Amino acid sequence: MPPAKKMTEPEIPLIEMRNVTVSRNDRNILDSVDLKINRGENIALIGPNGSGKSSLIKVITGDYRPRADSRDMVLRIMGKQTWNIFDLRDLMGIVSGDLQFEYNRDINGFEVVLSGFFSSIGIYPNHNITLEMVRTAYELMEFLGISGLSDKLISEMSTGEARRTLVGRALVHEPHILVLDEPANSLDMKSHHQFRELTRKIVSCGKSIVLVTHDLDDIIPEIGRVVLLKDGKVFADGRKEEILSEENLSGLFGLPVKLTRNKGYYHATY
Ligand SMILES: Nc1ncnc2c1ncn2[C@@H]1O[C@H](COP(=O)(O)OP(=O)(O)OP(=O)(O)O)[C@@H](O)[C@H]1O
Repeated sequence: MPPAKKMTEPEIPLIEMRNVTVSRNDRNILDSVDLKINRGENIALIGPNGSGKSSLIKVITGDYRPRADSRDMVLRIMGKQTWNIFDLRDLMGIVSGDLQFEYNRDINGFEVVLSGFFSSIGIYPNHNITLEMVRTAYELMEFLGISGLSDKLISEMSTGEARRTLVGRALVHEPHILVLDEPANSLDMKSHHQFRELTRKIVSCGKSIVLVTHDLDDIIPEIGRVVLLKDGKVFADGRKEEILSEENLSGLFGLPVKLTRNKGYYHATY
């Protein structure tokens, strides 16, 4: 995988939110959220359905704007308050189940990965594809172990194959941060395992990830920090070992949760 882009000012947080509130239909779907993500951090964002996880990601990607009338509101991405949405997309790579549904056209794995350079769903005649882009896409697919999917149409891939190809798309333009939004949804046991191993490989190259999930099994050992979200608010935030407690998770999900740990992974039962 290409090395992560160099930061000129490493002390600037990747993401800094203070007092971020987002309203829809007269309701706060995010409520006074404080969140700072530093470069090199790997975070799991966990919460029940409807807790605001995707909305928080949409704030980071510029799709949702916080209320400007919130007192002392701060939203900085890489130290900047104002972003062109296309430049913002360059900084991030996003993989989600929704994205997979958008790829309903007949394009092959290589084109899917290449389309990451243009933040588009596929390749179009107006795209200026350089030899460098082609080389990078091939090398990345090799690194991710998905070269065999180059010629396969995404519509004919299994969910696991498509998900790994979308990781290639998300990484090809060397984003600073990789956001995995419920990446293991609909994956069977083996595909889930392959996906986790792939994520570990990416993290080992120094890429920061934000993993959004409601399944503790998705949290790879390399993730050191966990943020719990409930009813649009940060319920708890800190070191994984402290935050992932039966007490916190029971409070978060509203039912008694039993927690087990095995080889750096957590598993919840109820
Ligand atoms: N554009 C919108 N208009 C109205 N309500 C919205 C909008 N986007 C999100 N919401 C509401 O905000 C709340 C949080 O939604 P969000 O999708 O962020 O939750 P989530 O934690 O990602 O849930 P899930 O795990 O089910 O994906 C939900 O009640 C949802 O209905």
